[in-house]
Amino acid sequence: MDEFSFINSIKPSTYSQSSLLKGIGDDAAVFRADYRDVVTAVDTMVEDVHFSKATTEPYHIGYRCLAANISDLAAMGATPAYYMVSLVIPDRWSEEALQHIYNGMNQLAKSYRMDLIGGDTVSGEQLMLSITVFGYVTPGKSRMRSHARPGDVLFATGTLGDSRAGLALMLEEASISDRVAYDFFVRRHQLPEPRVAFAEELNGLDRLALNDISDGIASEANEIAEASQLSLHIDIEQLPVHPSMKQFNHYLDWVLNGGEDFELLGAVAEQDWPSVVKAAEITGVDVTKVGHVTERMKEAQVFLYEKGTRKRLDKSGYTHLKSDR
Ligand SMILES: Nc1ncnc2c1ncn2[C@@H]1O[C@H](COP(=O)(O)OP(=O)(O)O)[C@@H](O)[C@H]1O
Ligand SMILES: Cc1ncc(C[n+]2csc(CCOP(=O)(O)OP(=O)(O)O)c2C)c(N)n1
Ligand SMILES: [Mg+2]
Ligand SMILES: [Mg+2]
Ligand SMILES: [Mg+2]
Repeated sequence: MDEFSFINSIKPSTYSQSSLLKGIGDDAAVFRADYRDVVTAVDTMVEDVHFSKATTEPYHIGYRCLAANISDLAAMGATPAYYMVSLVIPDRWSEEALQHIYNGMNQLAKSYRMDLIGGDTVSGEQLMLSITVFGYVTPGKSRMRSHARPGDVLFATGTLGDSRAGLALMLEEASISDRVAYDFFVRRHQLPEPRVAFAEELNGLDRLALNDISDGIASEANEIAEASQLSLHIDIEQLPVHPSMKQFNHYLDWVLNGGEDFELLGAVAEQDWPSVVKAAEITGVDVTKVGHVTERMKEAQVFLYEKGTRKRLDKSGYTHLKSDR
């Protein structure tokens, strides 16, 4: 199958979004924004960095890459609408495996009524999948990292470190005898659920800072602290963890720095905390208070509290370009 028949094979036969003017089949796609703010993000996944044969079926590669992108839309409070896919395909990848990548994306796209409106296909050495997403948000309601204020409650959705645990189990770096727990952690790695409905449910709030947890809460907390020029205080005992998590050695490192949980870390006014709890109930998501926000203490930084002691929590999550290059 050549490039053009491949594109034909993945081209959607119908579209869901009414704002679409031109999808696949011209030099570029066109959609109308009306009176909404357009939110856009791109995330890329590369073989042996974000996935490997041992951990991820082609279906999961497609699913996870789109999920990671949708998670960035959720972290801005946006409603997903469109996506574009850029693929670098090595010769050894079969046509069937490529279709499975698209099946994984389609599955998730269908549940958010997202349309595939374009992309690019080239041959290369290693599989690379890059997705650009577009969503809409009510004007002025983007949930920026700079929106935290002193006195805010700091919260996290779901449980943390699960994706890292799933990865370790599949790579046989760790083991667990409980089959149900094994399946839970692996599923959290392979099929993450972006918190779109929860973030949308908070649309009524005037102000809210959100960041999605892709590198690890230690990283994302520092990003909120820097962007808001404030200090964040996290209580280690309050961090939400799955009951089986504590069986693993070093589980705390996974909870703080594991990444790829695609949960949300947020800062909200104390008076709005009950609305956050309600939004979580309505959308079937767990939400936990993990700390609070204060004025900047010397530098904008994050502090971790454990049994009355305090230490700095640095950005030690996943980093692609190490500084010693
Ligand atoms: N190569 C690049 N060129 C331009 N902007 C980039 C590049 N890489 C990252 N960014 C931008 O830097 C910011 C942080 O990126 P990143 O840490 O990947 O965010 P996230 O973890 O939410 O995906 C984003 O605004 C992103 O668009
Ligand atoms: C085979 C394999 N090894 C390691 C990991 C762990 N891992 C790879 S990238 C990453 C961080 C998130 O990816 P990034 O490209 O930084 O996403 P972004 O922060 O831009 O959303 C993690 C935890 C993995 N998923 N698969
Ligand atoms: Mg990114
Ligand atoms: Mg993000
Ligand atoms: Mg990252």
